[in-house]
Amino acid sequence: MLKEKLIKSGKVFIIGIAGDSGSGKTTFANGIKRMFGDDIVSHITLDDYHVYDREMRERLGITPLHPSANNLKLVETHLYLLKKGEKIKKPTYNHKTGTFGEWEDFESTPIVIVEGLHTLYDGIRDYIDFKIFVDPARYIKRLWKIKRDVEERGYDRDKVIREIIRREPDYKRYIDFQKIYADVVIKILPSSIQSTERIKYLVDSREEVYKVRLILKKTDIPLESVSLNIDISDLVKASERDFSIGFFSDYYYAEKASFIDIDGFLNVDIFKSLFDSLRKEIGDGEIKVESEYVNAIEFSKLLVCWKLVEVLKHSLRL
Ligand SMILES: Nc1ncnc2c1ncn2[C@@H]1O[C@H](COP(=O)(O)OP(=O)(O)O)[C@@H](O)[C@H]1O
Ligand SMILES: O=C(COP(=O)(O)O)[C@H](O)[C@H](O)COP(=O)(O)O
Repeated sequence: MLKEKLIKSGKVFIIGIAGDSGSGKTTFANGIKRMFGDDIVSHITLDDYHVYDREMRERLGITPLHPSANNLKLVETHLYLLKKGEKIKKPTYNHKTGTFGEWEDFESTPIVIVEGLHTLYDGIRDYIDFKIFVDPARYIKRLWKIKRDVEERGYDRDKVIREIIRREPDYKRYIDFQKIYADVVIKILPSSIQSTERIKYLVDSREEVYKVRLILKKTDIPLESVSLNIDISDLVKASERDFSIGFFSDYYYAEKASFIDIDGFLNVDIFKSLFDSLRKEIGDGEIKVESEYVNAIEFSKLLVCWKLVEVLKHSLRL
């Protein structure tokens, strides 16, 4: 099984997740971690490599998105060492206080997830074996950031809104272009489903309904070595709630890619049976599903892990 073989190989496989602040990088990283098991996956955030603390950034009028506000050379050195299986001592940044903490020891595990604003930036991306870019629609990511920064990081709401606007030019200049280099781009959009059912739950429960467009770069790796079969008749029988899935091929920044559009909610039994086929390949993993349905984002995580398993198998020559 993949997990065992990965441990035996002694290799370190680095997964990179890039994207804007509040775009769901950490949440996505935690999902991948659960699917592969905590014991072989560790997680680094590049926020720890900021050069200036919150007060200093404000004084200098610089945003954390500017490459010079981050010690990207140290990130490169650390990824080089981690890839060789060596221990590192790394800085830490505390979002609650906006200041730096003590440096900490960090040890390589067979899978290391690196997540941050500059994960696929020039120089750094050379160390990343599987590159992900999360790309929610502007208004979704703004809502997520405002909620998180106010509730978890203690910011004033109006200040977060001002900061989001102030950062826009730097996002375009230094972050957005990184998606060109991603193996997988996860676009999160408002749902396109216009059924009465959707109107009902928007009015009754105000539950957000998302659509995900997964863009998977075509590689030389022979795919389909891991089967993930979706039975259309099961899908139709189980679709008491709105769900749609579509596929097409196109170019993405001049490279061939497969596009998968997922919208609405998928029945949890179908989701679990798909996850079971992945779990058999991996040899471990769990998913946390509390309701009868999973949304398009959860389903897209499963599809990303499926691609990841294929890439891992290829890198281990399985
Ligand atoms: N899949 C999701 N569904 C609903 N809300 C989400 C999802 N992913 C992230 N969020 C919201 O967005 C906030 C920011 O997500 P986070 O993963 O911390 O982003 P990042 O690491 O990119 O800054 C979270 O606190 C959560 O409220
Ligand atoms: O842009 C980000 C990235 O973090 P994330 O991707 O986790 O949102 C944060 O604003 C900085 O790290 C500074 O942190 P703070 O604003 O707390 O000083």
